[in-house]
Amino acid sequence: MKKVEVVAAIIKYSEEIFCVQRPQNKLAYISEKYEFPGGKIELGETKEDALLRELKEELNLEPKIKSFFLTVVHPYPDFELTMHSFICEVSSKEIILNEHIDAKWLTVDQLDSLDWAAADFPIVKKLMANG
Ligand SMILES: Nc1nc2c([nH]c(=O)n2[C@H]2C[C@H](O)[C@@H](COP(=O)(O)OP(=O)(O)OP(=O)(O)O)O2)c(=O)[nH]1
Repeated sequence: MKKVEVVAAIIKYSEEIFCVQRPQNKLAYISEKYEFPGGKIELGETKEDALLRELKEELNLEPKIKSFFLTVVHPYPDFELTMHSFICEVSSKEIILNEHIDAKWLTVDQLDSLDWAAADFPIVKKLMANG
């Protein structure tokens, strides 16, 4: 099966986490799902390089990467996704969306109110468990 490796940012401001909604996609299981911003690692990039590049492209954002959080391996019908997530911090809640169709700042206990991509469930679960 095809393998895709991505990085994703859990962006925090005080007690809130930034959640973004993907645009429509031919793959129904990721179409209009909520996710943590990020994207595919390109050849020769470190995970941190890829994350900073994607956040700049998608959100005009240059956050501070604070720590590694969790790696998830999830089998989607068309590919196997490996997603590395990192805790990041920003100094303002005003974020521009270049690609996503919606965004929400939520506290951890509100995270399960969104329609997440399936690969994100373990990350959401761990965030909610850690409080
Ligand atoms: N960034 C991100 N991608 C996720 C999450 N959950 C999840 O299933 N994915 C999947 C959706 C996509 O199949 C893949 C990320 O690909 P992408 O299309 O966002 O990456 P990219 O920006 O490099 O895109 P492209 O240049 O190939 O169009 O990972 C998540 O929380 N964050």
